[in-house]
Amino acid sequence: MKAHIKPKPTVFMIFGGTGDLAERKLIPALYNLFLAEYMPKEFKIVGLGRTAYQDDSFREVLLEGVNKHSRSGKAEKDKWAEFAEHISYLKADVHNEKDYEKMEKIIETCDASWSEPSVIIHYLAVTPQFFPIIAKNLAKMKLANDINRTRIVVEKPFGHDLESAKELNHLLKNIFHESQIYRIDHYLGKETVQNMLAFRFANALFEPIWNRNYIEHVQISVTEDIGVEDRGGYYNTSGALRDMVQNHILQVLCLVAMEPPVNFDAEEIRNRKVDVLRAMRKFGSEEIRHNTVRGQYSEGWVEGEKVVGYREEKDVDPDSNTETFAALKFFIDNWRWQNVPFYVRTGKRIHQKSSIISIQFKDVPHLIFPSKSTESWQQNRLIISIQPEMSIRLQVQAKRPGLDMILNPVDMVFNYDGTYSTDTPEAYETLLLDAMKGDQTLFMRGDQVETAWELLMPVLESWESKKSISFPNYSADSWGPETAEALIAKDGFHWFTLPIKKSEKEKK
Ligand SMILES: NC(=O)C1=CN([C@@H]2O[C@H](COP(=O)(O)OP(=O)(O)OC[C@H]3O[C@@H](n4cnc5c(N)ncnc54)[C@H](OP(=O)(O)O)[C@@H]3O)[C@@H](O)[C@H]2O)C=CC1
Ligand SMILES: O=C1O[C@H](COP(=O)(O)O)[C@@H](O)[C@H](O)[C@H]1O
Repeated sequence: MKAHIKPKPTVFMIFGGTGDLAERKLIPALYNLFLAEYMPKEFKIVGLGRTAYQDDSFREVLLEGVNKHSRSGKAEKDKWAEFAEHISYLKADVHNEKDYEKMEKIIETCDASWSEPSVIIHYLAVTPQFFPIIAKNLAKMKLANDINRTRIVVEKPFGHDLESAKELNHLLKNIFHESQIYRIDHYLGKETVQNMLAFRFANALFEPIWNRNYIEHVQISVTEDIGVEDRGGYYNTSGALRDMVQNHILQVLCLVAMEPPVNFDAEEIRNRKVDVLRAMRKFGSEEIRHNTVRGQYSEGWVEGEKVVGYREEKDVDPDSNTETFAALKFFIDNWRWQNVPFYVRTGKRIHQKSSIISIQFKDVPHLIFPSKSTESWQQNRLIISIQPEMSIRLQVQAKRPGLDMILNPVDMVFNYDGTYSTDTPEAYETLLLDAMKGDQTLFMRGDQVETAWELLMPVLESWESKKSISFPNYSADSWGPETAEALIAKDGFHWFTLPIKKSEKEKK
């Protein structure tokens, strides 16, 4: 994130180097950083796993992954060959101490021939059950103790609940200093999410009105058109609240609601974010009843094709009560946000893939125009579209051209596509580069994770204790359960959606 820091020579140890995340996200991201000349001159990527690969066969598999998943398209032969020289494979079991000795040897070899001692990044791209054993073995084999050189990147989910998140934090903090721990939330690496900081704190225009005096309500809506795909086993133990709200949505909410930081240091920004989480109103049983909604999708039709309901998905329990949709109304009890509702929703198999922040301003105090000229009246609204469209729109009222004084809402639009000709980096590119540079701004700190869990635990516990809910309660390709509409409609609002552009419809 910080342009002035250059990464030092780096060794990436990717635990789970043969897995889906490495193939689809991590290696394509590192390759794109290499193409854009952001990788240091001296670097090594070591993939670890139990599968029997040689360096060459491993590189072949990764090349296929890059060809399929990289935003830069198929790899150029020469460039890939140059990049692939930096990759090797280590057949290793996370439980086997001898395999950590081999890692140590690899690092020693790099250090012996490189211009300066390397930064070592242990990337845990394995299922969470292995996080503790890897951390313990790294410590035992003295691969964790150099605070200036060694970093650990921990994938999501970070805990299953408050207790397990605390346990994991406790274990990691006994081995690593907080400055070595990088808890990934890939939403924070998204270009449009990072832009929230620039938008709010590099423009004089918005900050004076960014408060309860001018803002009526805020919406954060992250909807997906896909189902659980091949992740039914994981998802069934998780659900929408754990999978999306506890991390991505609350992190985005913090960026919308935080106080202005005094500088751009990671600690300062993370302090301001955790202040928001601490100020969020706790859920009691009344709030859970009135301010939360859950849903689960049934079968339906998507683009002319029949899709199964959640309970029929692969690896999902046919009686599952796991929610695939969640909507909540939050309040932040501080001076800036008192009584401003923050509505959030997320769900799978929703009609449209779209991540939007919508900030609705209060109405004008006195309307001078006759009601027949203001039939399509819309209070000012700021819409930050994270994806698929990347844009910021300010909706204002304007006079429609003509001889009558008829007003209608129009959009002042900043659209990434029309403004910049450069490609946007993938979230993992930004985050991996930051991990190399040692910049933790876009990573979650231990206390943030715990405070977010603390906030949601009463909801999770209540939902898990009340099994009698009648699921499924929304059909695939709808906008979620009707109760989610009611949650916001009873306050006089409705969920905001951007119209799907024709080109996006065609892509589908
Ligand atoms: N896939 C995705 O899109 C996303 C994944 N994540 C997170 O990333 C992590 C990894 O996910 P994903 O890649 O999908 O998982 P996969 O199941 O595809 O990969 C798991 C990896 O763990 C390795 N592994 C399993 N057991 C051992 C062992 N005993 N010793 C050494 N290696 C072992 C496997 O290698 P082998 O079989 O060769 O031993 C494989 O490389 C999870 O925490 C997940 O939640 C987060 C966001 C998105
Ligand atoms: O972390 C996760 O995020 C994805 C959505 O990410 P996006 O970048 O495509 O918006 C979600 O599908 C997945 O269930 C969740 O684990």
